[in-house]
Amino acid sequence: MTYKALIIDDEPDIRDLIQITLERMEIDCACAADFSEAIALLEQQEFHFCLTDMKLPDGNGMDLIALAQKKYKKMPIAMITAFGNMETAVAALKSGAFDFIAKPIDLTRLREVVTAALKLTEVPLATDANKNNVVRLIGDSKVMVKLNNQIEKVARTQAPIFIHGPSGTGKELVSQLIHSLGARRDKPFIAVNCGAIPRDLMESEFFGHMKGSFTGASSDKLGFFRAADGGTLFLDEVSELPIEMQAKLLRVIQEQTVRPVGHEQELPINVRILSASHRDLHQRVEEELFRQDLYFRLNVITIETPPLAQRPDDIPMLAEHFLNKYAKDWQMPALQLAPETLTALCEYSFPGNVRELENILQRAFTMSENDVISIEDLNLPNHQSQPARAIESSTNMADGNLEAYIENIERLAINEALEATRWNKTAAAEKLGISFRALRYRCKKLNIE
Ligand SMILES: Nc1ncnc2c1ncn2[C@@H]1O[C@H](COP(=O)(O)OP(=O)(O)OP(=O)(O)O)[C@@H](O)[C@H]1O
Repeated sequence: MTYKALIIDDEPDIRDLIQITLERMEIDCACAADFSEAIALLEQQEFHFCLTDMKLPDGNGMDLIALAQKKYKKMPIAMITAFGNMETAVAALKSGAFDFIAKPIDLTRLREVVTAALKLTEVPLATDANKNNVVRLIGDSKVMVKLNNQIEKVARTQAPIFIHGPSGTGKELVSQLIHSLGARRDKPFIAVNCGAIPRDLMESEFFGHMKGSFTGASSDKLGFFRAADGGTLFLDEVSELPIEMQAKLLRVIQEQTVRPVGHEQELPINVRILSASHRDLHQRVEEELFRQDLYFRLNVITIETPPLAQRPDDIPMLAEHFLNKYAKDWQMPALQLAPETLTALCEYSFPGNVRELENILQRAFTMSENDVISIEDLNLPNHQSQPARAIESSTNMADGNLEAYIENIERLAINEALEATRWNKTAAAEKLGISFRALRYRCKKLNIE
């Protein structure tokens, strides 16, 4: 679920500056250097908003505003104007630009304009699944095979599914797959981050509104439910919904109707609901932060997405997949991982899961100066202590073998103390808060030399 912006400017430095700033705001960008390139991009893809320079080598920004008024009404446009040229700025606003940014570009101002564009855009936040892009879950570990089987099964039903798992484990990807393998695949898939919508806009964002129903409602708005009609609505971070909104959502799901703000009638809808959270929703119910009745409605079937540390065998396959993808996307030769680089990756604990792996490889792909990616190119974060990492990556050891799990932690703590005291057993014992004899006994038991 990512917003997409179109940036049009003939100066590469300005395009880069805007692109870097927007990507830090997690907005995908496509750039065009002139009018005709921009038109070609607009015909191929849907953008949530557009920032265009006024003067283009083969046209001007005003022409683009005029075109958008006719063909891309839902996409807000802001104009980039030369310093001090207020006349152009006013003309752009008059012809339908929602704002302007003067050169040299001030980044705070740029972010302000972008935030406004995201509020104004009426292009739904749909994912790639809408465009029938093939989505795949990479990995052939036992847990992933089980997950893929579950997905295939639930895709055939219309049951609401709750996807639970830590951040970056592919919950959104799973929801896209369920949609694209099911009967609704040719209808919209709308993904919504419930934690990112301002409270006072929630009702209108979900259920839509009628023009003039409140200050600022300058045109009718469809809302997520009606935008997803016939298809799937994915409620990401559903645990973050305020309690009053939970009540409204429950009503809509039960009645299968919505009443847009300012509308007199209930309108029928037909939407499959998928939801996800990294939180334990049942615990949220116990803490009275989540309605139990809504919990039962959403959580007919639960799917768990496992942390990457529980399936390190998938790391080589995922790494290959991402490196090939970057090579294809950026039309560059594919890079290989040196054997020791792959080992380092497989030993790392990935607190940020697949998303972190993706980011690490993307950076390495960009930074590497050879055909082979070195350990240094990975720039792995080193803030976690060795025992903490080992404990985290060995969480599944407790599965059916508590004894071995505890022994492992004990071994790591003793080794760390011995290393820190340069193998002085008396000092190490003191550091661990046990007697010298107790340490000697434990070293023997754990085969520590
Ligand atoms: N098994 C997988 N195969 C390929 N790509 C994956 C896999 N799992 C996750 N990814 C990729 O990792 C990134 C994060 O995945 P996604 O956004 O689905 O995670 P999430 O669990 O929804 O995260 P969050 O809770 O932070 O929203 C995406 O780019 C996704 O394509």
